[in-house]
Amino acid sequence: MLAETIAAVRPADPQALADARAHQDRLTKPRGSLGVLEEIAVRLAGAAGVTPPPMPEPAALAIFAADHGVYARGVSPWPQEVTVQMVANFLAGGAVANAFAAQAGASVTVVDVGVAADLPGAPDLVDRKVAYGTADMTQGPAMSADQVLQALEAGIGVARELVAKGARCLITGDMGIANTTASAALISVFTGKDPSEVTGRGTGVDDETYERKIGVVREALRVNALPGAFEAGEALRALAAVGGFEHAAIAGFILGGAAARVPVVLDGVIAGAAALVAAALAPASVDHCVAGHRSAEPGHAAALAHLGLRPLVDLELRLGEGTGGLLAHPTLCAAVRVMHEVATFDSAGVTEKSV
Ligand SMILES: O=C(O)c1ccc[n+]([C@@H]2O[C@H](COP(=O)([O-])O)[C@@H](O)[C@H]2O)c1
Ligand SMILES: Cc1cc2nc[nH]c2cc1C
Repeated sequence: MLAETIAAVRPADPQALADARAHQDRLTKPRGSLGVLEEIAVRLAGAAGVTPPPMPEPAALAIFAADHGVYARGVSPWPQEVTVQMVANFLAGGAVANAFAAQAGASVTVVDVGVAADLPGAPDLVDRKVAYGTADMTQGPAMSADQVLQALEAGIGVARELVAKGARCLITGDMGIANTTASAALISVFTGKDPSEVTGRGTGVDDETYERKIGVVREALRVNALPGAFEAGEALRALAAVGGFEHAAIAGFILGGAAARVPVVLDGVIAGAAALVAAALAPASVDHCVAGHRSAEPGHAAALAHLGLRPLVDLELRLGEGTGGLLAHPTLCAAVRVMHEVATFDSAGVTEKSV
């Protein structure tokens, strides 16, 4: 399933890109006056292979939840059971992601890929549990090669099912106490940046914990023989060594969306780390991604710069769950609607500029 999905990911279509740029310049507005929105609409045309691109709606948010062995190293101020408690909250409709999804008209799918507890009596939960949390990445690989594949394929499967049910935009979401530590480690590996540059305060650690967290990331990279310079072709090993089940599942979700030519809106630092993995496996998958927002985590900006993606929203969010991606969705829709509905200079009889 993974190999087949990777093989199906196509880069942006050059003709659709050229047509979209030309179309933007015929619309009744000064050339370039919609700034980044023009680039985004052109990008979606290239990804879809047609101009104008389909409206990216309805949108579907998938929240991938998992726990992390590295939690034992004291890298998060929150109890680990918050992961499973928030999963219950998503299912009950009580989280910020639910409120933002209602605002954006997006469906919410909650997927257990590795929560360290059971959720009895939760019929709406998509159960793709690989294990009860990863192993501690400072003791060896967080996941086995088999587990990584299982989580990646869970993400691909969820993307396929949502597209089959009619979703025309996929939004990534995550939940997992301690997952900003794993994200920092992945981003350090894939961008070559030092752990001190890409590790952040996550849910809000104090100075002492923050210093320990950087040390933990450094230790995980050393123990797993993942120095700064990353060898191409080692993406799956790196993911297994220092990633989480939700990172693997989100990477699969991105690949699944890209293979189906349905745009994927990335949320925060966890999605950024997962997108680096997806890009290493299938470089053209980046053409199908839109950076929903820029999280306050420093590693996120590093990941987006490496991917060449510009975030649509920058509001100092650091929540996760898909909240930043959901906030970006109406802007994405507006950018594409312009391509469908705005008159051209010819059709509206508006005179073009003279010089
Ligand atoms: O999306 C982000 O950029 C983001 C930044 C900081 C924290 N989070 C969320 O907070 C949790 C991880 O934080 P931590 O401090 O336990 O590593 C996890 O559930 C994430 O969804 C998410
Ligand atoms: C309450 C809470 C909600 C979250 N949502 C995503 N990560 C989270 C972390 C905490 C602690």
